Amino acid sequence: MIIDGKQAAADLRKILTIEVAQLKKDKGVVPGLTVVLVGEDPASEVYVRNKVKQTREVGMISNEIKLPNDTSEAQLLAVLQQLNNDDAVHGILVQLPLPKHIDESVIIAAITPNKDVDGFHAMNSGRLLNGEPGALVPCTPQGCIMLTKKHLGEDLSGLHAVVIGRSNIVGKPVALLLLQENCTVTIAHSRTKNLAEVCQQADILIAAVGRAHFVQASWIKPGATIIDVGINRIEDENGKAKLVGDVDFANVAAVCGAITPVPGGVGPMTIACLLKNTVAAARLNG
Ligand SMILES: Nc1nc2c(c(=O)[nH]1)N[C@@H](CN(C=O)c1ccc(C(=O)N[C@@H](CCC(=O)O)C(=O)O)cc1)CN2
Repeated sequence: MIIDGKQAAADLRKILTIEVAQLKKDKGVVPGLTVVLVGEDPASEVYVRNKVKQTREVGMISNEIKLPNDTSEAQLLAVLQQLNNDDAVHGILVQLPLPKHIDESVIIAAITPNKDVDGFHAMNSGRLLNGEPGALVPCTPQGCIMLTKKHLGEDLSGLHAVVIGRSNIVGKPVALLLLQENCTVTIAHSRTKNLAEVCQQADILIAAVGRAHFVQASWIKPGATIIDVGINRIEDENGKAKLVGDVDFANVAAVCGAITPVPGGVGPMTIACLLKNTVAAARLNG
């Protein structure tokens, strides 16, 4: 079975459209998201454009602030301070990656935690770690859990989940969310010994390594649910650019129970969950 992330994202946006209208009617609040893009990375420009478009489509306000590549860290911090103080802005997102001369951790720390719709601020990671209800949870990990439940249903208790990758943005938060779902969780990474054998134990396998076709069919427990977070641009046999995940899709699909495709899997859920977090932030701040 192929888990359709495009459809799941469209379903979530439909629910959010209703919630946004309700929030406006009951509280007079229209959630507002501002996305900040520094530089001209072509992929980032596409993602930001899609974020702004989809935010508006569900009835929210969205603004984009585009800054030149040579923007200094101090200038970016000044922009964030203005947004932190603007009551019409409920959610702030700084598109990553930032140019090399800007320290991402300084920028993330400068966003007011209740407006941090990416869920990357230490306050939100701490809330997630402690299982506190007010946490804004990173979007890609939220999307991974929703897609897993699309196939396995709401109860993931007792299942063994293996996460390959330990980044602050995907690996660590998705492992915490799986733990909240009562899974037994293993976090594997580049230093893990016997990675194939570790993966063979997985009822749920989350691949977030950033290496094209890294996960092999021989690593998969028959019937397992595979969530592919990778977005790798490679050349096909004709030299044409194409997008592939971290999983060797064609061969793994023959062994597993369900798998997310790339494109059309986790990626669309990342943006839909950003809209969900913006509604949550408007409720926190509005
Ligand atoms: N501040 C952030 N920066 C980045 C994040 C993030 O969550 N917050 N994640 C990624 C990029 N990203 C969102 O920003 C993102 C990546 C991919 C997709 C997506 O829908 N991909 C499509 C394919 C699109 C294509 O053809 O290129 C898919 O997988 O179907 C959405 C959002 C890094 N930066």
